[in-house]
Amino acid sequence: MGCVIDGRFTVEIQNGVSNGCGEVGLWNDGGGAIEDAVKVLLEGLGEDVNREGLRKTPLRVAKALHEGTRGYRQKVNDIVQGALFPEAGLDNRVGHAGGAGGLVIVRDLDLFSYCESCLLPFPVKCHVGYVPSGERVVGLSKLSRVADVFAKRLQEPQRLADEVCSALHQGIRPAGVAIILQCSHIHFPDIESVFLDSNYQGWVKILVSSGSGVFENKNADVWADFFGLLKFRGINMDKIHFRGSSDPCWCPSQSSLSAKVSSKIGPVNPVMVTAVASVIESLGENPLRKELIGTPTRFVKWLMNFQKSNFNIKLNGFLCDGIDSLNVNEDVNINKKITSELNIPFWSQCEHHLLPFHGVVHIGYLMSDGFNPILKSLLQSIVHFYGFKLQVQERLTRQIAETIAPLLGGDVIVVVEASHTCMISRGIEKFGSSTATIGVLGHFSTDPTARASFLKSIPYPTSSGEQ
Ligand SMILES: Nc1nc2c(ncn2[C@@H]2O[C@H](COP(=O)(O)OP(=O)(O)OP(=O)(O)O)[C@@H](O)[C@H]2O)c(=O)[nH]1
Ligand SMILES: [Zn+2]
Repeated sequence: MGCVIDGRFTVEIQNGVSNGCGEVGLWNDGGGAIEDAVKVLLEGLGEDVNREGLRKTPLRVAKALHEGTRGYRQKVNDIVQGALFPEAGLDNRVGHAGGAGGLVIVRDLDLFSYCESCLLPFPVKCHVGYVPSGERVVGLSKLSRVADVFAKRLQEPQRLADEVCSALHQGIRPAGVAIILQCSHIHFPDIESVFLDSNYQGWVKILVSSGSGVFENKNADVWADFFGLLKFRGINMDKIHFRGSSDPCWCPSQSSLSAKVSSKIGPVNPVMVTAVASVIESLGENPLRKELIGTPTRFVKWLMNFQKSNFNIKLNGFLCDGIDSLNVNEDVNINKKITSELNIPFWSQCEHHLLPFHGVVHIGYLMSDGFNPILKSLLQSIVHFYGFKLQVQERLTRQIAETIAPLLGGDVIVVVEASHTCMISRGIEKFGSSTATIGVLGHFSTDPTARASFLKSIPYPTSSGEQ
């Protein structure tokens, strides 16, 4: 099982970093071109690029993509060469340890990469193992730094594992290197698929591996040692893709459901597709690289989920036969109890970075005895109407509360819990962080006991998109 890359890699080790087709790629100040392209995309979504919240978005997106693909501009050699330390080993007739033969593993390295098929960031939990040789060990942090060089590019999991494996093998010259990556890709939702597959999970997960030297053979004993030290990390060895096994269709944007549903979106705006191709080029990648050919179209299809749309048109399936004729009891004296709809999944797109934030919405309202709860699918439709927009979480929470309040007698509480890709994959890079916002109207705004009672009913841990 090899992980040698077709020579392309040698160029990266010695002379800088190839930009996917062999030459050294440098950031050619593509920031301005990316800002222009983002303005085209925002206009294609029907947005006003000068409105509050969007004015700096082109610059923020250019910065985020520049940060997110810094790997093209980094040299692996510089990282490893300065951190190889002499370390006595054992005579290998006696045993293995130290700088000769004792397995070394660094586990649970949280990285973020960009999916080359759809340009969405995806989280990677990386586990690196190597067997030292030549009585030399590498600085532990460099294993993560090298992995990050290849993660901070347009990637797909198996190639990422192979490139990290190959770079470490060439840099450290050990007896062998092993890489395990646990990757999660946001589900490629759209308003149809949210209903098509009501119990789908928010994440598409994949486990990939790569090995060199003594790890070349996936049945080698040393893999068993490696897995023996990885237990309890949720790694099901039977599900690991070894290089050469069937390359899974990793990105949901390439799945059949997405193709079926996106055919309903109709043809994508060619000007927006050209703009995304120019972004890829500005990042130093080759838009004609075969894995990137369809990427601009797939990214635009994702973005079109968040175009400005008309409330009535989007909800007309509900407006005509229900929304205004709900039995809402005006009589405030009848005994009311808190009714909840919890864990309604939603996806949205942060308007500051054009990056997804997603999670769950919990809705509570007071309902009189004898009345039926509102249709969950109506609440779901209202949540998705406001979710599938360029948003900020506070506004989303307010809009949902304001829309459902008149339907439910005015006493509502809305809680939104979400993971913000822009806070996890870039900038502060706070893996595992999540944001909760609350909107209250009517009785819930004056009665802390009612609020506490509803908040207590929210299950924990909430499925706020955590992996
Ligand atoms: N209040 C709020 N802020 C958000 C939301 N989504 C993203 N943001 C924030 O938008 C802000 C944009 O700040 P800027 O300083 O203009 O952009 P930036 O340099 O990318 O900021 P950093 O993320 O801190 O690197 C950041 O602090 C984001 O965390 C949201 O839903 N609500
Ligand atoms: Zn993807």
